[in-house]
Amino acid sequence: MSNYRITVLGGGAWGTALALTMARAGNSVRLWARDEAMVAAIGKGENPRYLPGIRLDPALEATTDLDAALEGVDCVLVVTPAQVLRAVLGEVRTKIPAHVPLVLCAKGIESTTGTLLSQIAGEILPQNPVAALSGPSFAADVARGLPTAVVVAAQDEARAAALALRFSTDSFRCYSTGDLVGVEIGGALKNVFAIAAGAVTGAGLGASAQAAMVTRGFVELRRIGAAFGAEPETLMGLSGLGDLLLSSASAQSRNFGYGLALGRGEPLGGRPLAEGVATAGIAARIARERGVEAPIITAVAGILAGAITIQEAVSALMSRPLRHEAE
Ligand SMILES: NC(=O)C1=CN([C@@H]2O[C@H](COP(=O)(O)OP(=O)(O)OC[C@H]3O[C@@H](n4cnc5c(N)ncnc54)[C@H](OP(=O)(O)O)[C@@H]3O)[C@@H](O)[C@H]2O)C=CC1
Ligand SMILES: O=C(CO)COP(=O)(O)O
Repeated sequence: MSNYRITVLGGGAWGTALALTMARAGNSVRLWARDEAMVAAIGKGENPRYLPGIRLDPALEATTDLDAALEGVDCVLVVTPAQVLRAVLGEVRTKIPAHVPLVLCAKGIESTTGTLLSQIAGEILPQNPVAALSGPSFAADVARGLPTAVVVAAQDEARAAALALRFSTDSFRCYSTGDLVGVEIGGALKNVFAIAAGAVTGAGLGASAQAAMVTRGFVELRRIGAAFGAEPETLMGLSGLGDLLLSSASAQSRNFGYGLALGRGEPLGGRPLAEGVATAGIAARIARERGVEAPIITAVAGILAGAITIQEAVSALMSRPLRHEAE
């Protein structure tokens, strides 16, 4: 084990899987979660609420004590939901030294302001370097040690590459990029398209409609990404197309599952976290304000707001003016 000390904030599915992975990569890891019972359970080798049935390394150190978790830390992974990032960073603001990089692992956009997660981090901890980790990676797969590839992004590309090296294992391959905004936009918007794909499937519209929806969703992702200055290669990469493909085609995805339930007319209460629900409305507003055409995102936002039905949304999408595919 190296003495590079990583603290993971958040004991949900992804925080637990990443803490395990960081330890497998040879780092010295502490996991902070707010719930005593959860921390005790992790100490006994399982996270029964979020990763039931998956055996965790009992050596994984978990605590509810934030000061103890952050003492002497070299790098912090923030793995709580996007909509609580501001609150969580507010709690840790005075506890993390200025040189310590923050690696943002949530996928979303602040729903009340449209602020990207890296911008929130820049507002609250302006001295700390910010990175993001994203890509196709179901927590349960990663916790089991199944192989995948993700990307670590930071404006300072050398920093992204150094972090990627520290995070990689034989089964968790971390690429790196300097296109932080591109990685963030892909991770946030793929959740909205996954809801759309799930809704189409749940409504029984067929595999062809699902593929068409995902492909046209990708066109919207490229348009919005361009408006933010994202590099096209990033959107074509693991955090964009890669994660869109994963999340739009698997019932393992919470966002796809949410859309599936919507399409089937099933109750939506009590479902696990689906970040796309909070992101759809603000993404539609951002697209409108920036003059970007985003009919699928707008349709998902309208369905979630109860303003239109899935059938009405599909009819509206199918009757839009015909045009060249690349437009
Ligand atoms: N699950 C996955 O496969 C993947 C998830 N992600 C992303 O990671 C992020 C987290 O997802 P995931 O781990 O799955 O979510 P979960 O719902 O599994 O866990 C969320 C965790 O955040 C904690 N939490 C919520 N609010 C607060 C708060 N205000 N302060 C402190 N802790 C809080 C919860 O604590 P408590 O239990 O006490 O409520 C819980 O431990 C999301 O943005 C998701 O998109 C990315 C890749 C894969
Ligand atoms: O981001 C993920 C996989 O890369 C997890 O997707 P869901 O949040 O839709 O489950």
